[in-house]
Amino acid sequence: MLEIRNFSKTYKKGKKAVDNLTLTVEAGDIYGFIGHNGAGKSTTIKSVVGVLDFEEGEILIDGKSIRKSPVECKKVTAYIPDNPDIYEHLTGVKYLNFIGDIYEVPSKIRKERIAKYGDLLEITGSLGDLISSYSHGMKQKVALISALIHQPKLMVLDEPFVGLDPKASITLKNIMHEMCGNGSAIFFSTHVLEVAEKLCNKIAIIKDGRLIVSGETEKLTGDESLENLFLEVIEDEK
Ligand SMILES: Nc1ncnc2c1ncn2[C@@H]1O[C@H](COP(=O)(O)OP(=O)(O)OP(=O)(O)O)[C@@H](O)[C@H]1O
Repeated sequence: MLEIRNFSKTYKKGKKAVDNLTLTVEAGDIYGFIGHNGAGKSTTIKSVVGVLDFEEGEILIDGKSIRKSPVECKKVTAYIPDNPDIYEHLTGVKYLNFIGDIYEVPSKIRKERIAKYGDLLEITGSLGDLISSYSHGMKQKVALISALIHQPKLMVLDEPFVGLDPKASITLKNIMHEMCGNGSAIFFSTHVLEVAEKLCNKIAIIKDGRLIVSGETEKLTGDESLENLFLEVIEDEK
């Protein structure tokens, strides 16, 4: 569903933020992307979803290049950034309908999904209010519903659990399982290793822009915790 091949990114006037990264996220995967601050996670994620341009390597979504066929790729992808700066002057429900229009989600299905995910995330009662009045977590919930409204084949999230209350975190994990059970793929960055260990069937660890390990979580961790594995591989690479 997502293939990142020999991807490198250098910012203008900067060092190489990501260096020759290759990884594959398959349908049904919940894939965790782990690394220290400044490791290159957001750079990779923004390039995957077509927000950042890049010169080296190739990124394919559902077999299509994000550079050559950005619209086709974006039609099947949802992206939830770490800071959901969504239209402040709209109400939650107007924003969700706006996204529903863009993705051409029929009105009946749209209403059902807004009701389902609004209730699950306990935000239905506030959807008539202006987004400018929302807390960070409430904006995140609306951003999540806007992703779920069009049932993306690939959902990409940057630090999705930061700012969500415990119940919403559990709901999000359940939604992720449900999506992947229906054949979608999820790729997300996180610093919370306990969450990655329990939730992700696959993980990748990146350090200073380079991939250190990747693969099935259980095979990589063995009898250890992901925390121990992370510390070991980070130390080994010094
Ligand atoms: N717009 C930018 N211009 C120049 N350098 C940048 C820019 N954005 C990120 N970088 C650099 O690229 C490297 C990777 O940053 P990135 O934001 O991808 O890391 P990250 O793994 O997402 O970090 P964090 O966990 O702190 O969010 C860092 O060295 C950072 O300073």
